[in-house]
Amino acid sequence: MRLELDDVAVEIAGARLVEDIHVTVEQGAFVGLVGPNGSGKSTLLRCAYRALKPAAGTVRLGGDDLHAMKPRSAARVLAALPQETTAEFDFTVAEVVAMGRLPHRERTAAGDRDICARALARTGVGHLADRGFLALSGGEKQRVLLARALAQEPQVLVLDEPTNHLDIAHQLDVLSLVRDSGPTVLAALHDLNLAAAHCDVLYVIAAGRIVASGPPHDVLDPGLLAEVFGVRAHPVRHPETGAVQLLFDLLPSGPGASTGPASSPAPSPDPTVRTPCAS
Ligand SMILES: Nc1ncnc2c1ncn2[C@@H]1O[C@H](COP(=O)(O)OP(=O)(O)OP(=O)(O)O)[C@@H](O)[C@H]1O
Repeated sequence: MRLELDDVAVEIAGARLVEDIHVTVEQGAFVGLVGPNGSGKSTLLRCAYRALKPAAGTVRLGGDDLHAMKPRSAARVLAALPQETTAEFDFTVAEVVAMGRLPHRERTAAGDRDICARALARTGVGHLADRGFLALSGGEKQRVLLARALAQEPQVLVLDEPTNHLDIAHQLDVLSLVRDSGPTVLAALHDLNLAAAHCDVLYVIAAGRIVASGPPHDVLDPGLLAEVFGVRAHPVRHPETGAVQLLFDLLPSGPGASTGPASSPAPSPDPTVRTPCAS
């Protein structure tokens, strides 16, 4: 199923945090969103998973206006892994994952149990099923919440920094498992090498606006990385696979000249979308 943000803007308390957002995630594609701290990634994603209503523009899920859909209809096809989840009650891990089945109540409980067990196993947290969620480590919580999202059997998955808190093996594993599980994916990622390795298309956001998009190795050029992130990037080839990896050091000008919300100036000289995304 296709996800599309068409000319979206988001305002909170009168401040415009993101604007002019055109993002298309084709059915089955894995699309990454990268940008400096405070550039608007979570705000954009929250709008894409229905936690924030756009002040302008439309989010379309398979052609329907996501924000006009009934919550349960949307939750049957779209799941999200938010950056922060507050939990007031200490549910067990098994109960948290079972919440992913709530939008599909007409299925049998036995079917639900199998789906949840598979999701727990695929994310490597089956052994934690009877533990309380609140006492888990950051990485364990992250994988349980991914299990809950997978248990929802979504056609579209929106992930806000899914590798946050994860060790390197789990970072690689989680992105591969999301990719192999087949839904359309829109994910904010901080690690540019992971983003390049796993995404079909990348969007770069700075100061609340998309400033570049396209295939990862077209988008992540040293000039743009210097402008947007304030780093010098050195491309090197993996000695075995030949894949290009980037090594970074800080430019004297320092990080992110463009970290603020949409009302701050976008990076100069020209916030050009370098390679238009397929739509
Ligand atoms: N509820 C809010 N009220 C006011 N400002 C907000 C609110 N939520 C976010 N902002 C501001 O909007 C801007 C974008 O925030 P957002 O969380 O979307 O950035 P981000 O790119 O996800 O950052 P990070 O990489 O640090 O997670 C920031 O300047 C932030 O302080």
